[in-house]
Amino acid sequence: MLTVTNLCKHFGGIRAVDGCSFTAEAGKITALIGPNGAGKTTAFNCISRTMAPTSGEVWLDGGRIDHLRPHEITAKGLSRTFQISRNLADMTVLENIVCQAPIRGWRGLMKPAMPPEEVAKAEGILEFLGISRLAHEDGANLSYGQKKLMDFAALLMSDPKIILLDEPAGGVNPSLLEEIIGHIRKLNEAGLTVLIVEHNMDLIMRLSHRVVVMAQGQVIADGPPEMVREDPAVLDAYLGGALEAA
Ligand SMILES: Nc1ncnc2c1ncn2[C@@H]1O[C@H](COP(=O)(O)OP(=O)(O)OP(=O)(O)O)[C@@H](O)[C@H]1O
Repeated sequence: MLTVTNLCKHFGGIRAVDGCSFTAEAGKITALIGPNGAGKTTAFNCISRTMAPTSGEVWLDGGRIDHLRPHEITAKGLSRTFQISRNLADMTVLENIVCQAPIRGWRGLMKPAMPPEEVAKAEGILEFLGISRLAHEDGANLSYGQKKLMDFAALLMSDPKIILLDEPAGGVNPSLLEEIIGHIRKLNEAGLTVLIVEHNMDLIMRLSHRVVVMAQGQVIADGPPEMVREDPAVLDAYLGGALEAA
């Protein structure tokens, strides 16, 4: 479904992503892991085109998307979250979610701010996520974890085929973590393809069908979680990072 070929992103002399190739198979949960600074978020940014790659190709369902603009990529069925929530504090949760609905064509520019069909869709998503009670809460009043759930809801407004989740478990408490794992699993079972960047190994091992490991901008391992966990190159990359940090 999603194929990344020889992707590079250089910042001056820094090769943040350096010839990275991997695929996220349709209907599966693929994890992109690696030590801090490995290039995971930069790869996500290049795939979703919030950042232009230096070189390389990104294909979605057999069509090249690396030259498209972010909203065109969303329209093709790829949506993503960010490490830091991008909600607007002075709007309600419902408004935040409805405003993520894609604008289709120039007629879309003339539509009312809260079209009833989009409000109904947003309410359905909030119900699916078990957070209907937050619909009319101001974005400013949400806890960190509630913002994560709202981001999740907003992501689903564009009817994606594949979602890219950037550290969905980052900083959340154990009970919310279980909730998030449940949502990801349920969405995947409903047919959604998932690519996930995450440091929480418990989540990775429990959820992923396949794990792609990056270090220093390159893919150093790729396979089922139980295989990657034992890979000496992976252990070395993590241990190296730990030693550097010590
Ligand atoms: N805008 C930028 N300008 C310069 N260097 C950058 C920029 N963005 C990222 N980098 C560098 O690129 C490298 C990869 O960063 P990136 O954030 O993609 O790693 P990561 O694997 O997502 O790390 P983490 O797990 O800590 O989020 C790092 O050395 C980082 O400092």
